[in-house]
Amino acid sequence: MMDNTKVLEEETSSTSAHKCPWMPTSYVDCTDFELMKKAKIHAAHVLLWSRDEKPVSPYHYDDIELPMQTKILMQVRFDGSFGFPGGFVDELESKVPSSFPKFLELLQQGVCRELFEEMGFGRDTSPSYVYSCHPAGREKDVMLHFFMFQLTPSQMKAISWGSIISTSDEVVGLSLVPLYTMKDGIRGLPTFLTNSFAGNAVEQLLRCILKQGFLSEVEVRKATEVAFKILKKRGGGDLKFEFQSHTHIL
Ligand SMILES: O=c1[nH]cnc2c1ncn2[C@H]1C[C@H](O)[C@@H](COP(=O)(O)OP(=O)(O)O)O1
Repeated sequence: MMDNTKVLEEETSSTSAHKCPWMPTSYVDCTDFELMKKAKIHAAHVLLWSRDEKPVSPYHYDDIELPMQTKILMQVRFDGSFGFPGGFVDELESKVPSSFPKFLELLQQGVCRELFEEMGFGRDTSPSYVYSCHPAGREKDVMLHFFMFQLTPSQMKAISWGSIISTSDEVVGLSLVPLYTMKDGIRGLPTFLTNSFAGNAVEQLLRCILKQGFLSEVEVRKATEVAFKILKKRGGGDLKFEFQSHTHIL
């Protein structure tokens, strides 16, 4: 019989080095398949990215330090928050398979189906698994699983322009993530990080940026620190990167 725990450890070992230990978050990593199986609800989301051969500068500001060679796609959701394509994997609500590879396969299928529903693309893709987590103390309620998938630059272009009028009412826009910090130290990624994010999308974003080496740890850390400062100035709560949609407090 296959040792599921071992498979899971192997799947996730490459990502554990890319945690953001400095980032306060109310989500907890989960690498224990037995624990995962106990969750009532499973949601899976996917980060789509591409890399241009030549750096492309999105704006012609003189002070852009880092041109956008790598593109990461995020959605503006119906509630105004940023997130990744994906959603609940209903098949796993009734029964979770006993083997982790089979479980992963169902998550992958679920994420591809959502990708197609939301962006009219991706039914036959195989996104790679990154990591799973749950809101602190709510491991039995919900598990959030995360995948990533590299697009070719032309696929990215086609999606960015072609699916602006989304097939789904849940998505009201698409955005590329500014993977640079401008000379004032504020505009670019730090400002982007002060938006409202669904679930733990902001942490998923930063983890992937680190895992893929799109930016250095120093750059990411600096950007989060500046984002925290901006939020603090705005009176932004306890500064946890848990930017759920704020509809409940309106
Ligand atoms: O991008 C995301 N990253 C992490 N968690 C997310 C993201 N988007 C939503 N969520 C959370 C919020 C909910 O708890 C679930 C499922 O939400 P959603 O994607 O809106 O699901 P449906 O489209 O309604 O199936 O994940």
